[in-house]
Amino acid sequence: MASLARRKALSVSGYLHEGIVSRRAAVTAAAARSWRGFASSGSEENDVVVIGGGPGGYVAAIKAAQLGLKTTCIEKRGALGGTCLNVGCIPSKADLPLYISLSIYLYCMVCLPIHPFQALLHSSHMYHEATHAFSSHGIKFSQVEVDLPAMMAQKDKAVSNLTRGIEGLFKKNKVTYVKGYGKFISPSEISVDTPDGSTTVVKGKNVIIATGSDVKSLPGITIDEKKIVSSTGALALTEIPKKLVVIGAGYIGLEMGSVWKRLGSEITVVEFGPNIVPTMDFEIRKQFQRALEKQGMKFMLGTKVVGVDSSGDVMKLIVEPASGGEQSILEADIVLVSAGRVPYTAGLGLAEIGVETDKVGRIPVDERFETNVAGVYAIGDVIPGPMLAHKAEEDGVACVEFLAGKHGHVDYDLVPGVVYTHPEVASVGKTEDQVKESGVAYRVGKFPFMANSRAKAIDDAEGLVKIIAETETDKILGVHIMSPNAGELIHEAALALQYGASSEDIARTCHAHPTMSEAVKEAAMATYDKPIHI
Ligand SMILES: Cc1cc2nc3c(=O)[nH]c(=O)nc-3n(C[C@H](O)[C@H](O)[C@H](O)COP(=O)(O)OP(=O)(O)OC[C@H]3O[C@@H](n4cnc5c(N)ncnc54)[C@H](O)[C@@H]3O)c2cc1C
Ligand SMILES: NC(=O)c1ccc[n+]([C@@H]2O[C@H](COP(=O)([O-])OP(=O)(O)OC[C@H]3O[C@@H](n4cnc5c(N)ncnc54)[C@H](O)[C@@H]3O)[C@@H](O)[C@H]2O)c1
Repeated sequence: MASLARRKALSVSGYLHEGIVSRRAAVTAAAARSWRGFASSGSEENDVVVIGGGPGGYVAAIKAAQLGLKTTCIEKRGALGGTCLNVGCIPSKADLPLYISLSIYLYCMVCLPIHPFQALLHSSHMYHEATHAFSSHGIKFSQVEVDLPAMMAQKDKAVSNLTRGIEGLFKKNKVTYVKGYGKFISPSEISVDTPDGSTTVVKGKNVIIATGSDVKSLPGITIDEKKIVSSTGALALTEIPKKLVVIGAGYIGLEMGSVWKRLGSEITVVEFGPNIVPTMDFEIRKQFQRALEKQGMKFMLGTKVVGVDSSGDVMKLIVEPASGGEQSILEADIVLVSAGRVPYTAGLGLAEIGVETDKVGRIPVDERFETNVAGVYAIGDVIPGPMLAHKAEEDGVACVEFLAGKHGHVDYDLVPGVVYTHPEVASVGKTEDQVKESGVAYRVGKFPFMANSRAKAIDDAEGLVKIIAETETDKILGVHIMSPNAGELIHEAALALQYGASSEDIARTCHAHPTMSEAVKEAAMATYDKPIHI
């Protein structure tokens, strides 16, 4: 552990447990505010109505019910789980047979955060391993082939099992589930157009908007979900495209690009900016791009698509440098538009009840997630902050904790981000550029997986751990990991940052051998002193 003197210094300076200190302050502030009472009215009125059943909305609804609030959740999709579970995170990443065999508890605790995207990422990874990696482990097949309809069917089954799981949780927690399109008629009344054509009115003392986001369209490019697709169409292709052009080198472009690359497509990623994943630490990003290029992905950075001719069987994209210049043509069977997402509030009636939105359509909220209209709250992708499922869930829990007179807390600086490619890239806290910009003196410690015994044993040693810590106090400011399971490894770092740990704290914590986690320990040793194995 960090020396006692240093820990004392951190405590005194307020670094240690600063989250808890700020929580206490906020509790006091919250208590000072008047909050809306929940004495049972005996009428149909709910304490809480949630519009949208995605990770933000359904988690808020369950938590509200657990806190004793009468709760209704309205969802228009016909299935719970939102973008994430139906057309986002889960179908891209999960391995269905494993999940089906799990109990309902594990199923909800472990599997719900895995996305449709996860299904295809995992399935395509298994195929890629079988065709590229198994032989070096002494496992040979005479023939390996992709059965795309079976792969898609598995993904669809995973999604429907998981969405039904949330319905089960609603029943267990006594959340009323209303299927249909919700629209404000007043700040406390929502009219719902139900699937049978009727309209019903749901009343609530407090209403939470959790309507999520939608794909951002680009001028001159019309998404038809057949040839020019968003992530939704890219998750449901019926054939493996020969040439796939991806517009945008962010989370979706790289994850979906990886899926189809592994299944045999030729992938060109056109990115407007000078780098892939602009929010990533520059050093990790450089290595990540190299890893993807080694897998065969091509990148056209600093490039924009100015038009698409989709009249023929093969589409022609006109591209030119982002700053203007000579144009060239790219051919594609399928174009994936993944240049970001925008808040979704269409048809909600926000203007009618006076809820303000900013210039990109997000709903500004205060520290209790309340909009400018009293009693109307907003969480998840529809408000500012990272558009991530786990952030939406944290928003949902914190929002209803405030509503129940408790204190909620979300630290947006400590929301981990993971790109689920192979290798994965995960980070929490600040990038080196952000720390440099803040003017704080810092040290960097790194450790490559090439020097980690577990990674070498499984012959999957591409990547590194990078830790950034404040020079004066050794407090960890940011951790960035590229490795096969970086999305799991990052949580040791997330916890460390949450508790204001120093790099020495991690370095002096005994880590089991042989594990990939030892690379985190060695990077921490490299930050405050010296690593052993390099
Ligand atoms: C392809 C893809 C992959 C992703 N992968 C990941 C990942 O791996 N990890 C991660 O953290 N995040 C991932 N995300 C982001 C994640 O899906 C979102 O951040 C998350 O779903 C946001 O949750 P939410 O509850 O705010 O909104 P949503 O999940 O979008 O849910 C909003 C719900 O509200 C409903 N709704 C909207 N308007 C109304 C209305 N008027 N009446 C009734 N219902 C309405 C919608 O039908 C929807 O179901 C991914 C996104 C995509 C597109
Ligand atoms: N693993 C995950 O957690 C995960 C996976 C998928 C999606 N998501 C979430 O969904 C959101 C949307 O994903 P996304 O990949 O669409 O957005 P993104 O913001 O991650 O990336 C969009 C990329 O497109 C580029 N771009 C913007 N306009 C462009 C143009 N005209 N031409 C070329 N490039 C352009 C941007 O510079 C950026 O690099 C993400 O912000 C993320 O929060 C998360």
